[in-house]
Amino acid sequence: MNTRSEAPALFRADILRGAVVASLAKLDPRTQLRNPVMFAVYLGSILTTLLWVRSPSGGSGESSGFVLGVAAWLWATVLFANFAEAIAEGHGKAQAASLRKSRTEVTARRLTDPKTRETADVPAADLRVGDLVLVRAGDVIPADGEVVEGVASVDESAVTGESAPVVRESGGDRSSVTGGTRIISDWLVVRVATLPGESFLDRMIAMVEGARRQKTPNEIALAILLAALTLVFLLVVVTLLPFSAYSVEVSGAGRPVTLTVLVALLVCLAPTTIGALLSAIGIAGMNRLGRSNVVAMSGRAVEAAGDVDVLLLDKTGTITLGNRQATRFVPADGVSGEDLASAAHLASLADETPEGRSIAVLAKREFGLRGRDLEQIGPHFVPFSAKTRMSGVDLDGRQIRKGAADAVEAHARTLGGTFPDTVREAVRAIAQAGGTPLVVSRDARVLGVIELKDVVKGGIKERFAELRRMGIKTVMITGDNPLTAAAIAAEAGVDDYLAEATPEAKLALIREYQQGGRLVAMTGDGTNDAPALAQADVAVAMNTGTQAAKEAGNMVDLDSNPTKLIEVVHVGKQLLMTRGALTTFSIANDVAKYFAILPAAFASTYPALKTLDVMGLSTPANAILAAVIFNALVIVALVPLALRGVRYRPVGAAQLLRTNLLVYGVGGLLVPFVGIKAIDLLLSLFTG
Ligand SMILES: Nc1ncnc2c1ncn2[C@@H]1O[C@H](COP(=O)(O)OP(=O)(O)OP(=O)(O)O)[C@@H](O)[C@H]1O
Ligand SMILES: [K+]
Ligand SMILES: [Mg+2]
Repeated sequence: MNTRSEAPALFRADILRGAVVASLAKLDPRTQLRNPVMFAVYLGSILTTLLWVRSPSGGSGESSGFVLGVAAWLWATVLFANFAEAIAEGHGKAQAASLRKSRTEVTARRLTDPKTRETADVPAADLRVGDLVLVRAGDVIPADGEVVEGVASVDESAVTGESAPVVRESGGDRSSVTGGTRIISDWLVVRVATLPGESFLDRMIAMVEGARRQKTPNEIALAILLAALTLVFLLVVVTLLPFSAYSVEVSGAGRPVTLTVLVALLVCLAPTTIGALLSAIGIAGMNRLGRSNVVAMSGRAVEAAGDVDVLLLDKTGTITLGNRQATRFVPADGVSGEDLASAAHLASLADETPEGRSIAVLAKREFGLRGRDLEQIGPHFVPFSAKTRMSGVDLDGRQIRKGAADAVEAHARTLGGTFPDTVREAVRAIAQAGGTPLVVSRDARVLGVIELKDVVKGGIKERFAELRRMGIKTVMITGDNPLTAAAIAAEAGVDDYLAEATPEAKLALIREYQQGGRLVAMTGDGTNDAPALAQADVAVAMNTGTQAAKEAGNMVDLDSNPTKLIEVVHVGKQLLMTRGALTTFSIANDVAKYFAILPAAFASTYPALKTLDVMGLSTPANAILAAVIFNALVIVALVPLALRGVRYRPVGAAQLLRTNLLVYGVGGLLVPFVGIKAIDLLLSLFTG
């Protein structure tokens, strides 16, 4: 069961209480200065308060109740904006608190002598990068690291909320462990990869708490635009003052506009709705992502996710389950099964990958072959690399290799050998069925094929279909041969694939898409995926993956689900759409307020403006106050939308834009007329 994916109630009592306190703390001018639009309102609140204090009885012909009313509602506007941000942060803090519970003080068994396995107990805080620690069943893993020895099942529920244990082992792509998780069986030797305080869990906590949140480029651009708009309105409003005084002098009629009215005018015209909610929208996006068990290391990545159009996935372990098991030996003509198995076994003795281990297991099961005493012969092991796509051993002057068919064929040919047709046929048959064929050779002679079986993850085809509906192309990239790739691609339902891909080829493919103006997302888990992950715009590393992959990505999926990108894209699109919708609403809203406030402010000076007063508001003072109150209340009314996000459906971008413009643009124009009129009616009840 996934404990953290459920959306918490939007307004939990404890979060609300915390947010109220935080709203007051955020009145600190240094905090206010970070948001220029709201800073203008903040200054307006101070100014009108001073005006009221200096002359409560109304020096300029205004009633003191009016000045006080404007001042009070301007303060409310500032507090509502603070509250919106605080409540979004509160949700993040609640997530962080549940993570923090899993961070306990542990004692680590540091290996003082890796040969004899001697250990010394040290506090986890004293561990350094590169230290080797021994962790046994029941122990909490003291730090993030890479498994260098052993296989164990690990309970990662502290981090993932997922109670089913996962296997962690040295070698392959499941070799990284997270500090704070617990080993439930067997043991591991772990090489420490991060300093205390900088662990994955620490970074996750900082991220969801918002401590490391930085404004994204889009957010900064929008904030600058909003600040510029506010400045323009400020200039307009400031020039109105001498203007109004001059007209009164010339015509001898009416009263010059007051400072209080000008401040109210500025606040109503400025894009305060979006200004107040902008930061909450961003934080809420990160929180939503956290609830789908994805930790984003930057807000920028979340935003980019909203615009992704290509998704690259690696095959093994991402689209397939990834523990490729050797299931069969297929010897070449004139080679005995035992001879093939024996060579394959030798070539796998030092191969710590899951593939290598499974070959040793199969050889033992089928032919009773066991670990051999090779020390006196002095073997030279050739480890597997994604570049050579082979591994093996040089032993007794003989070269034994196993690996991808084309790689072993090229290797055998350089030694003067040939590639038997029967082997070619076996390779083809295994690949066509979606398996991975590994060809075995001894010197120039090709001995046969090992079949590795892998299983496509359940339900993946439907998920790729959904990505297609969202307009995202899925491309599988794999080091495996084209036939296997084609078989798995068809079974999984990806749009395209790239086979025999080296790490450089993966990187080149991403660059190619990016040069074509596409935003590329990539999910991966292997060390050989790291360069590609670093290059991708949105890079989701599997939590089960290697440390290198997690460092290179800008998001980590705690559930290690390669199709999690669907949720990530949802959240990203929702974030962009919510921001767009509320900006549209905010600006449309402000336009409507002209009609309420301009006639009221200037009708006595410019009677022609009276024609703008379509609402028939009770008195000029009430009209202005109603506009200010409406302006403040609209922020509170939109907090739930800012936190929850507007609804996203997988339809074309153009249609979405049209619908949103209609709903939030036209809605934004109409709502103030109703709202301001209603507030004015209420006010006129009190003022008689
Ligand atoms: N331990 C190994 N020893 C020898 N050859 C191997 C070993 N593991 C894999 N291979 C061969 O090398 C190829 C490339 O491996 P690599 O890990 O780069 O890609 P992959 O796991 O097949 O695909 P993906 O990129 O989707 O993970 C494999 O398809 C296989 O033929
Ligand atoms: K406004
Ligand atoms: Mg791989």
